[in-house]
Amino acid sequence: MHIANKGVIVTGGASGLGAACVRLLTEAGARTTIIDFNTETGTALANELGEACIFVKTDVTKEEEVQAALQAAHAHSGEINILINCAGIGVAEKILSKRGIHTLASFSKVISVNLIGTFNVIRLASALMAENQPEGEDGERGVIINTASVAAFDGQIGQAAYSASKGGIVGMTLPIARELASLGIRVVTIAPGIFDTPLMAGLPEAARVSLGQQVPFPSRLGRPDEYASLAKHIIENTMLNGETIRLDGAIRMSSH
Ligand SMILES: NC(=O)c1ccc[n+]([C@@H]2O[C@H](COP(=O)([O-])OP(=O)(O)OC[C@H]3O[C@@H](n4cnc5c(N)ncnc54)[C@H](O)[C@@H]3O)[C@@H](O)[C@H]2O)c1
Ligand SMILES: C[C@@H](O)[C@H]1CC[C@H]2[C@@H]3CC[C@H]4CC(=O)CC[C@]4(C)[C@H]3CC[C@]12C
Repeated sequence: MHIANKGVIVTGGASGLGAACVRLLTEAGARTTIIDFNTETGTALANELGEACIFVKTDVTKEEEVQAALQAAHAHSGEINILINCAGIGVAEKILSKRGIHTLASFSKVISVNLIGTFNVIRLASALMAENQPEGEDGERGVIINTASVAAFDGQIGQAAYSASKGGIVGMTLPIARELASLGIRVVTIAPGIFDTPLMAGLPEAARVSLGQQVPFPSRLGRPDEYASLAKHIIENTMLNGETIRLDGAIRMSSH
C-alpha cells in the first residue's frame, strides 16, 4: 500500500515505538492520528508535526473511547487505511515472591491493555477499513500492524502476564489475517527485542547497557526508528501477511 495521503492510526503513538511510526509516516505524507492516554506527550507530538497529525486522548481498553477516536480519525483523514497497535504496558511480577502471590489484578491489567486493547482497536478499525474502496491490482483495503515482543517466545522470570499478553497477540495474528483476507486487509505483527524507549526508562543505566550487550548483533538496544522502518516496509510490501516478525538482533532472552 502506498502511504501518501493515507489515513493512519497509531495506538501508543505518543511515545517510543509508536511515536517513531507517527513521525515516519507523517513525514511520508500520511494523515496520522495518535491514540494514546498521555495527553501531554500526545498533544506535544501532534503540535510538532502540524496539521497532518492529530491527537485523541483514548484508553484502548474502553470501547466508547476507541469508537470516538476512530470517528475523529476518520474525519481527519477521510479513510482509515493503516492501523499500528503500539499501546502497551510492561510489568514484572513473580508468581511467588517475598512480596507475596502474583495478584490477579495485575495479571488482568496487563492482559486488558496489551491483548484486549489491541483486539478492541482491531475489531473497530477493521469495520471502517472494510468500507474503503479496494486499491491497486490486489484490491487492498487496509493494513493492521500489531506489536508483540520476543517475550512471547522467550519469556523471562517475572513476565508471566506480559508474555501471555504478547503470546496472545502472536496467536491471533493469523486467524484475523485469514478472516480479513477476503476484504483485502492484511495483518502482521512485529515482535521487538529490546528497544531504547521510555518503557525502559525505569531501568538503571547499567541494566540497560547490560541488556544491550546481550544482543548478538548489533550489540545495543534497538532504536525506535528501526521499528518504524520495518512497519513502513510492512505497509508497502503487500506479500507480508499473517506473520509475526522478530526484530531483535538475534537475541534470545535468558531466563532472567
Ligand atoms: N521497548 C521495548 O524494548 C519493547 C520490546 C518489545 C515490545 N515492546 C512493546 O512495544 C509497545 C510500545 O512500547 P514502547 O517501548 O514504545 O513504550 P512506551 O511506554 O514508550 O509507549 C507506550 C505508549 O502506550 C501508551 N499506553 C499505555 N497504555 C495505554 C492504554 N490503555 N491506552 C492508550 N495508550 C496506552 C502510553 O501512554 C505510551 O505513550 C508496547 O506494546 C511494548 O510492550 C517494547
Ligand atoms: C523483550 C521486551 O519486551 C522486554 C525487554 C526489556 C523488558 C522491560 C525491562 C524493564 C522492566 C521494568 C519493569 O519493572 C516493568 C517491565 C519492564 C518495562 C520490561 C518489559 C518487557 C521488556 C521491554
